[in-house]
Amino acid sequence: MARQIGEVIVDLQNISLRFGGVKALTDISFNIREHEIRAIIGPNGAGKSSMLNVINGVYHPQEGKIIYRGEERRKMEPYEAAGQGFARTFQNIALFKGMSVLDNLMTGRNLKMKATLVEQAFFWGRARNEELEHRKKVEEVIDFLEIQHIRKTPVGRLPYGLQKRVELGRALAAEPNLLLLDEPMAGMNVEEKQDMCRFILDVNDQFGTTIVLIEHDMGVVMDISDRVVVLDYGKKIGDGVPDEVKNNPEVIAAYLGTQH
Ligand SMILES: Nc1ncnc2c1ncn2[C@@H]1O[C@H](COP(=O)(O)OP(=O)(O)OP(=O)(O)O)[C@@H](O)[C@H]1O
Repeated sequence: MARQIGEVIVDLQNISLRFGGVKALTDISFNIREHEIRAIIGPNGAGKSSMLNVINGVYHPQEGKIIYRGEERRKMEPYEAAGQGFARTFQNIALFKGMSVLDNLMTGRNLKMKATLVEQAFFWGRARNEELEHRKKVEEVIDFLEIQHIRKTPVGRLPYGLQKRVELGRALAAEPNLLLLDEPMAGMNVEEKQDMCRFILDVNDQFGTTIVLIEHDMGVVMDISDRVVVLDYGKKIGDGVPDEVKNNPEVIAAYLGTQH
C-alpha cells in the first residue's frame, strides 16, 4: 500500500532559543506531518541539534509555541517525550559499549516495563511474561535490521556503521511514532550509508513511523526526504520539497554552494 502523508502532528511556531547571549534559534516556524520523512539541514552551528532538542523536550525555548496533535504543549521533560512515543538517536553514539547488542536493545524497552523492581529481581509472574514479550519485540527489531549475527557481541567491538545501526535498533525497540535521528549516516562509508538509507525508508514505509532527521550528506537528504527545512545561523532560510529547496537561491548561497 502506498504511504500516505497525514495531518500535521507537531507544529513549531515562532521558536526562539538562547543560551546566554548566543541565539541558537530565532523565530523558527515549521511543521511535521504524520508519516513523512522531514529533514533539517544547514551549515555547522546552524541550530539543527538544538531544534531536535526542542522537539524532544530537552531544551525549552524562551519564545514560541509547540502544538502537538492540535494542542499547545506545556513544558515537557525528555522522559515524557519518550512516553509520548518520541525516540531519538545521537550525533555521537550513546550506547552501553560493554553490553551486548541484545541487551542494548532491551534498554530501549525500559519505559514499557510495568513490573515492579521486586517482581523483576525475582523474575516473578508479571516480570517473566513481560520479559518474554519484550524479548520478542527486540528479536523482531534484530531481524528487521539484519543483525542476528551480532546479537551477542559487545557493542564496543563492532565497527562504527554497525554501532549506528544498533543505535537505530534501540530507538526502534521503543516502538516510536516519531523518530528523531541526529546525523544517522555521519562517518559511514558509501555502502553503510546505502544500508542505513534503506532501513530508514523501510521503517517509514512498514511501520508508518514519522521521521525527522539531521543529515549533512546532501545526496542522501534529497533522495529520502519528503520535505526539507533549512537553517542558517539559527534562522530558517528554506522549507519545502527537495526540488524547491535545491533551487532556492538563499539556500544555494548559504549551504549548497559551500563545503561542509
Ligand atoms: N547547550 C548549549 N550551551 C550553549 N550554547 C549552545 C548549546 N547548544 C548549542 N549551542 C550553540 O547554539 C548554536 C547552534 O548549535 P547546534 O548544535 O544546534 O547547531 P548544529 O546545526 O546542530 O551544528 P552541527 O552541525 O555542528 O552539529 C551554536 O552556536 C552552539 O554553539
